[in-house]
Amino acid sequence: MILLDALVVEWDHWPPPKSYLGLPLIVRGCSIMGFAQLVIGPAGSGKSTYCSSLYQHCETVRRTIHIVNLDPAAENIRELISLDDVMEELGLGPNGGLIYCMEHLEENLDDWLADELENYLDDDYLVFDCPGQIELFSHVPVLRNFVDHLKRKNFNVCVVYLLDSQFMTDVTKFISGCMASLSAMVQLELPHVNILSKMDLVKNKRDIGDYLNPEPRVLLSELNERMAPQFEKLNKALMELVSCKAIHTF
Ligand SMILES: Nc1nc2c(ncn2[C@@H]2O[C@H](COP(=O)(O)OP(=O)(O)OP(=O)(O)O)[C@@H](O)[C@H]2O)c(=O)[nH]1
Repeated sequence: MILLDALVVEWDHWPPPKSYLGLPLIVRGCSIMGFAQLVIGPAGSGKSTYCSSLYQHCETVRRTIHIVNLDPAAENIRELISLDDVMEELGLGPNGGLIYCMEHLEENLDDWLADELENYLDDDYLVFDCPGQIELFSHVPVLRNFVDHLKRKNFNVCVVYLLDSQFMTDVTKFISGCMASLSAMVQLELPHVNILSKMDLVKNKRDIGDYLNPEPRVLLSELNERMAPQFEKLNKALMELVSCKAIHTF
């Protein structure tokens, strides 16, 4: 058995071989990783549709990916906890019930994730279709802890944030979408790609063009025109924040 500590080896394909010269190869501190995509975004933004399109595309190009639905009403989670049971037994509404289920998932994450990951190979690509409750990627730490678990299991994780293009109809909505996405970026601290969904429903693509290559000064004056003068300072601060962090990701 070869134990490699300091040797840097470049492979021209992934995954690297599991054996070398006929011997099992163990690279210390650098075990073979899996890859995961966390698909998040507001309710109804098109996460599940994106996941199924991605799945079909990968099938066409003969790449294997696995979709794991983290919605407590979905099959992957139902064995652990069911949203309907929680709502009935605890008298919670759908939103409170979902947060309860996600917190329960968090408490059982080690066991549940270990069981789930047993279904997959080391170098599989997993796509997690997350529920749309904004709390999950703004201030409730469930998804952050979930990501940390995946990382501890040597997964490389990235975020795909879906935003409904119908949302991008004026500057105030653009700022709101950027802030929600920025909040997820700050909370999760992962490589992050923003995707505008439902573009087929946008009749005039030019209406959205301003937000794809935003000019902060133009947007700021538009914002100031729409709002009372006492918001000017806040508008300026918001625009600075958005232009230095999130604007380039749309
Ligand atoms: N026209 C159009 N409709 C879309 C597109 N993507 C999603 N939809 C529709 O938007 C609705 C919501 O899509 P979903 O994929 O269920 O959205 P979601 O983000 O998974 O929803 P939640 O899981 O409830 O948060 C469905 O009726 C979809 O058919 C798209 O690209 N174009």
